[in-house]
Amino acid sequence: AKKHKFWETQPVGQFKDVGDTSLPEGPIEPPTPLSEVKQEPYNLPSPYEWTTCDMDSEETCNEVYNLLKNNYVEDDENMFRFNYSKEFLRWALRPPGYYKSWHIGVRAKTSKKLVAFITGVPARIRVRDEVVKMAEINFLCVHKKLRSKRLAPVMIKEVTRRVHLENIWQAAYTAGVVLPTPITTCQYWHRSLNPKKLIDVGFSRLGPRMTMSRTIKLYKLPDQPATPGFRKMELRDVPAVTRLLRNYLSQFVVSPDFDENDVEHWLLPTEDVVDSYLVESPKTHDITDFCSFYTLPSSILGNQNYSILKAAYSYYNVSTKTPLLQLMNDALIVAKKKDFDVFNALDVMHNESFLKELKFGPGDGQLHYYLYNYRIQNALRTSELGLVLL
Ligand SMILES: COc1cc([C@H]2SCC(=O)N2c2cccnc2)c(CCCN2CCN(C)CC2)cc1O
Repeated sequence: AKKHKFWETQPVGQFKDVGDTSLPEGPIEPPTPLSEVKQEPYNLPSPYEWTTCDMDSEETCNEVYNLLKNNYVEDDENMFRFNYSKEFLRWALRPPGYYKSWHIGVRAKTSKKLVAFITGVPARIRVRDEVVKMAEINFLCVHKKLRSKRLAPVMIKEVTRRVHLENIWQAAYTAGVVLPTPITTCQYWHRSLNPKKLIDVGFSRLGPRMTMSRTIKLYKLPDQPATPGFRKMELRDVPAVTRLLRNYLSQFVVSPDFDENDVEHWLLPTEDVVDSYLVESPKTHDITDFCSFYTLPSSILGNQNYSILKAAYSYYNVSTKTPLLQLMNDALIVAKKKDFDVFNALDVMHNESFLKELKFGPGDGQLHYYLYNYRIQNALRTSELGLVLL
């Protein structure tokens, strides 16, 4: 198998251990006494130094935004690159109980330029019946000009060290590449909202025997949601949405353990960051269903007519009365109304039940989910995963 020099030294499920039922589910290594956690940062190659990125600072937030805008994840054909907005980054990195020290940058000592970034945010993740305090690790980015200098392993060790200093011993993360060892592997699906633009920029191709006008008609959506009582979520809905979401997520093997503070942060609508809607029964005023999606535009690399693709990503959805198919169609309708070009979803939770029927098409590449220092006996089905990372 491919040599994973770094990951074979880490407390993660190793490929050689897959199927070994003698290894118990749960933490792989016990916590270290805090006095034994390395107190000083790991050594970087001499031209570089650590920096903590204060996302409250307009200037630093700008530096992080530009580093990611120019150097973060691209599609496999290098036609698009994620373009996380500054307000999205502030939202993603400052949830309840966050640690500034987990927003880690690397600067060139001479120019002081930000050349790499990695982050963690605290989260309570339930794995089967255990609620575990974890760090969600994200936004690992090394400037294109500094690739294969082995910076990523030392950045991962440094964020791990800072997480350990807060007495947290597990983490969750995703990657587009296979590392030891995925707890599940998901597929991206895309639903065209603006097929003409998607075809113009090369995201989609005109189907065989299809004309452009036939394609536009195929993806046309009503002007208004179909479900009576479908409305934007408001602050007063937090308690009811928390109850609804906790109940729904309890069916999955791995899912966030959201409380009202978490729901207020992660799911209350924030302009150009996250949108959430619910169904309030017109008769009983009960809140019976919920859907949400986050805003993550992509830069279009090398197209004369367009520079940005507006993408909505399915986040957390709960259906108890309204069929999930109808609820998600209403999500597509409001996303189209808000001028999104495409609506993305992973085949997690119950998403498989609506993807094909709502005209989603499979995307390129997969998303692998990982837990750090926590063994899961057997890989999960994607329908057993109730966790969406940004
Ligand atoms: C072009 O098709 C996809 C593009 C993307 C992403 S990658 C950056 C970007 O801007 N994307 C995008 C563009 C427009 C609309 N939504 C997303 C994805 C998601 C990530 C796919 N990972 C990227 C990294 N490898 C190693 C594995 C696959 C899926 C697509 O099927």
